[in-house]
Amino acid sequence: MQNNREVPLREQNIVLIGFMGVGKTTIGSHLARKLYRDFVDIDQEIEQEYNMPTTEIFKTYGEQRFREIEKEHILKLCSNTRLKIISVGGGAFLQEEVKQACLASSIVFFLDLNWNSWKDRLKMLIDTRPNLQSKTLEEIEELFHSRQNIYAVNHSKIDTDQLDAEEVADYIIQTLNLGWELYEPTRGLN
Ligand SMILES: Nc1ncnc2c1ncn2[C@@H]1O[C@H](COP(=O)(O)OP(=O)(O)OP(=O)(O)O)[C@@H](O)[C@H]1O
Ligand SMILES: O=C(O)C1=C[C@@H](O)[C@@H](O)[C@H](O)C1
Ligand SMILES: [Mg+2]
Repeated sequence: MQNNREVPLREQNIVLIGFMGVGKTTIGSHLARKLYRDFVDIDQEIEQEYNMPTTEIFKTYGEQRFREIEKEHILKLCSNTRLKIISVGGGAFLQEEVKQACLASSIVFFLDLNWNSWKDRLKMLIDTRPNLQSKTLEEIEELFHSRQNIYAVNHSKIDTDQLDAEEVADYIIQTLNLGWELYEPTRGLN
């Protein structure tokens, strides 16, 4: 858990990555509450800016435009902010510039989930995730596996299979505390 930005490790933004539906938004909001930090969900920010759901943004402006806006939002946060918990969209790390900016400026947690657990969530996700629509289950599985390589470089990977969202947030906090103490130890009381 080490990166190269000037901002002290304890103040760096925390970025959550992983495939659609692994829990970035849910876990991110628990994490923000527990750490008394602001939570930023990039998909929600873009939806607010366009005043329409992601599915409509994809239909009206296309995925390419969505990716450009997504990149703008993330790069701005990486260069101008600290102490935020940021949930980025499942496809954000497809853009190398986004990936490099997050890795250089923030602590990046990859939320991992195996395919068998993930596919039980598909029904909850399909209406709001355009990149899952008009695909067979086999095609979604292929997308799931092909996306894993964009998440492979991270500062910490969390296996979320056996944990509920709150437990994952607690696990991330434990990991952070270990890393912070290791790289930026607090002084003893005397
Ligand atoms: N650890 C967990 N255990 C069980 N269910 C979970 C867990 N984390 C999230 N969920 C559920 O999975 C669904 C998807 O979660 P969420 O919207 O947080 O995913 P996401 O990673 O933000 O997806 P996207 O990238 O598409 O925005 C929600 O209904 C949420 O309640
Ligand atoms: O993985 C993806 O391609 C996406 C994930 C969502 O978070 C949204 O950013 C959008 O639906 C695209
Ligand atoms: Mg989300």
